[in-house]
Order: sequence, then C-alpha cells, then structure tokens
Amino acid sequence: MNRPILFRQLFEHLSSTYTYILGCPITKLAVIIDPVIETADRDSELIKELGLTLTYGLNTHVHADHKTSTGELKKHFPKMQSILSEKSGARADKYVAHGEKIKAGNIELEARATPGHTNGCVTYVNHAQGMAFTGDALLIRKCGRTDFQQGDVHLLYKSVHEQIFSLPDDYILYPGHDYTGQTCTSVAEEKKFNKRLAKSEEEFVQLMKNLNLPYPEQIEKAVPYNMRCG
Ligand SMILES: N[C@@H](CCC(=O)N[C@@H](CSS)C(=O)NCC(=O)O)C(=O)O
Repeated sequence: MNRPILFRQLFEHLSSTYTYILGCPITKLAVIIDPVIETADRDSELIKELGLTLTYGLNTHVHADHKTSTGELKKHFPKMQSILSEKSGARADKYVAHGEKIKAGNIELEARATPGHTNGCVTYVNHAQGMAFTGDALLIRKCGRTDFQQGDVHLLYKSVHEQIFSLPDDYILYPGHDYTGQTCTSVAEEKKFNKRLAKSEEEFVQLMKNLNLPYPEQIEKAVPYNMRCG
C-alpha cells in the first residue's frame, strides 16, 4: 500500500501567507514552500515533531510582502538548501529551471515557470498527489498583481493559461496567500470562476490596470532581504 505523504498547510497572519510542508513518510525527508521569518520557530518545531528533516526550502519567488525564513531554517536544518528560479536574479543555494524536478524521498515536485507577477515565479506541481503550489501566480478567484518587480500582465495571463489551467481539472491548487479565509481550490473551479483569469486577455489587462492596490507594507525591507537570503 502507498502511504500518504505528510502534508501541512500553515498560515502567517501578518502577510496572510501560506507555508507548506511536504514530507516523505518512509525516508522522512521534507521540503518547505514559502516559509516566513515570523513563523520560523513554529515551523521548525513542527518539522522536528513530525520527525522530518528538511532538505529543501523553496521560495516560489522573491516575495515583496514578507521576509523568507529559508536563511533562519538553515540554522535548524544545516543540510537544507534554499531554492529559487534561475530567473529570480536573487541569491539561493540552488536554482531551478522550467521542467526540473525537485525530489525529497518519495516527494517529487515539477518546477513550472509561471512568470508575470515577478519574472522568477515558479509553480511547483506534485503529480503523484494531484497538487500544485502556485505561489502568487494564481490566488483563489484572483491572481498576483503585476505592478512591480518586473510584473507583466500579458506574461501572467499566458503563464496561468499554459502552465496551470493545462493541468488536470481535479488537481488541487494551493496559493501563496489568501485574504478571505479560503485555503485551496481546483483547476476546474479556477478555469470557471476566477474573476480575472477566466476572462479574455483584453479584459484581464484592463482589469489588472485598474486594481489600484496599495503597495505591501513590508516591501522596502522584504525585497532587499529576500534578494540576498540564501
Ligand atoms: N496588504 C498586503 C499586500 C496585499 C498584496 O498586494 N498582495 C499581493 C501578493 S503579495 S506581493 C497581490 O498580488 N495581491 C493581489 C490582490 O489582488 O490582492 C500587505 O501589505 O502585505
């Protein structure tokens, strides 16, 4: 019998960020996706309680709204390597290219480049469990903004349609944030109900131009920190 993977979805309330832990039940090797500095102690304690050893700390992109805790987590798990897209232009221990696979025991994540929110955004797909971690490329019923960090509205539309909406309808999508209390969605739901991306490209571009969102509160500290944090 195939034993299920260990999986946790964790929330950091200052930036409304989701952090994910995926662990192999046999080898006890694990990865963490988008960990936040404020919750580094909570996350490392949980990983230890679950008997896991972190091998990789993945940032889906260079975050603008919070500091990553991959640097902090390396103090608890010295063998852990931080990972970012090769297109991120930031410091990391290892860089991933589109199509590359990240493995930790029986956990396998396919890196799919989904630029547009930033140029180094990656969606990680776990085909065995039918899950994808979209970072800020796709949020539940909406998507990441495109007004800073090399944001590109046309590229985001293409990324989501070609790399996320092309996944099987029943794959569960786990976002980088949610501001309304929701936790996950599915490819079928987002293709039908996403208020931005279920529209034509022209409508999407107009809508994104008129979002008028204030900049994230931590942007000035977070971006330079995340650019140099390995
Ligand atoms: N108020 C938050 C920032 C909210 C925000 O801008 N979120 C980003 C993702 S983090 S850079 C985004 O793309 N939002 C899209 C949207 O439509 O909400 C803070 O100050 O941290």
